[in-house]
Amino acid sequence: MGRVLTAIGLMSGTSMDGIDVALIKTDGDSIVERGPSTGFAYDPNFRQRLKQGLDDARSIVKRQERPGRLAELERDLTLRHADAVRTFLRENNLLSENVDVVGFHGQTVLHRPDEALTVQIGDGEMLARETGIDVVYDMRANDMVHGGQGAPLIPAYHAVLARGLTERQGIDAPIVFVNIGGISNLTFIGAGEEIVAYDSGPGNALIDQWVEAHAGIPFDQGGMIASEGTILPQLVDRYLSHPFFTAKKRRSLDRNDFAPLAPTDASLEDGARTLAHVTAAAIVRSSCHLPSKPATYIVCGGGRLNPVVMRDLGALAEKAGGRVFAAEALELNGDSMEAEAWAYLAVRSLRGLPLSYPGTTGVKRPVSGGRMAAKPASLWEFKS
Ligand SMILES: Nc1ncnc2c1ncn2[C@@H]1O[C@H](COP(=O)(O)OP(=O)(O)OP(=O)(O)O)[C@@H](O)[C@H]1O
Ligand SMILES: CC(=O)N[C@H]1[C@@H]2OC[C@@H](O2)[C@@H](O)[C@@H]1O[C@H](C)C(=O)O
Repeated sequence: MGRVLTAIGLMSGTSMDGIDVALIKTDGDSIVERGPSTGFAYDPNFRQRLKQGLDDARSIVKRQERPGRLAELERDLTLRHADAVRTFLRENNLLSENVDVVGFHGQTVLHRPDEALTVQIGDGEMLARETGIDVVYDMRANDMVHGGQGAPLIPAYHAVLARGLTERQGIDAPIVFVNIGGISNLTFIGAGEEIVAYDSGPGNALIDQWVEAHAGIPFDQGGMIASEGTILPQLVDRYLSHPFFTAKKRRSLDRNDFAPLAPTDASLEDGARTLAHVTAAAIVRSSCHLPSKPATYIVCGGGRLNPVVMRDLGALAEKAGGRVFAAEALELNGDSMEAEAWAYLAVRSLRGLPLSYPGTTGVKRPVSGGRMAAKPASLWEFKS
């Protein structure tokens, strides 16, 4: 067992809604003590710049390229993360010297697993200078070098959370963690801690794109719009007949893999209702590829706050013999789980422990990953 370290995790996910920050104390193995967490929303102008960044990234062939305005965006994204860390430390009466490491995800702007190309913008060296804390970043790349799809990486953290959950909370195994972010992903924890994980389909991104295009709002808060609509079966079929659901090898998705609804496809309400159903149905459809039927679904990520998605997921899972819980029902935090995971993975990276496994990303053998950016040697070199 290694020393228990204090780690902060930073996640800017595919929804591009803001930065999640969480602190944990961990040995990178079986000890995890969850601490405070918070979120910092991006302003609409910065969200727009991130969306533009996805377009700029389309021409990238080598992962270090930064076409268009990506270099400027990377710098500003990193500075926003540095501000988030400073504010988080201040709000929790912590000093940078109280923190051993920051796990920095950055922002995925391109993900083409079939071409072994994944690009997360975010300058780890700059973040270490700005915060005065060691930073582990770029945690997806080494997995791809070894034949993995670079995602999902959160399963290693789900596995440690699952330990003891069945006894403590009296829930049935096998357990599946469902993360409904911009894209959704699943982690199955079987007997003997066997882990099987993959992306499961569109999460909130299609819903967000739809309500933004039609109503100029970033997301369907509380599923209010969807709850006024009707499911359009032909559109559901269109999404669920996507080759992803039958592909044998594909494990991870890019935000652009599922095309948004066309403006004329549906009314605002019916479109939101249909896409909420697609989100839930995609999760259950993808569960068919797991080693056995899940008895318990533990849902985290912003999608669990959409009651329409949760109702559909509950009904579909029940038909398949499973029960659905929001993370909070099991004393977990569905908002901060990804940020906690990045803190955990940073400590694993420092210890040389695997971040991914053949059953999670398809990597040939369990591999570690991440790059370390050391904090400045002298306090004079960084701005507090
Ligand atoms: N109150 C709410 N009601 C309905 N939907 C919500 C609510 N709050 C958040 N969401 C949805 O959750 C999304 C954010 O989820 P989350 O922060 O888990 O995504 P992410 O971390 O960016 O994604 P990923 O896991 O794909 O990286 C929002 O874009 C929105 O669609
Ligand atoms: C390339 C990339 O950023 N993928 C994200 C995205 O968002 C959800 C899903 O697609 C998942 O595969 C991954 O994030 C989570 C946190 C992961 O790596 O586990």
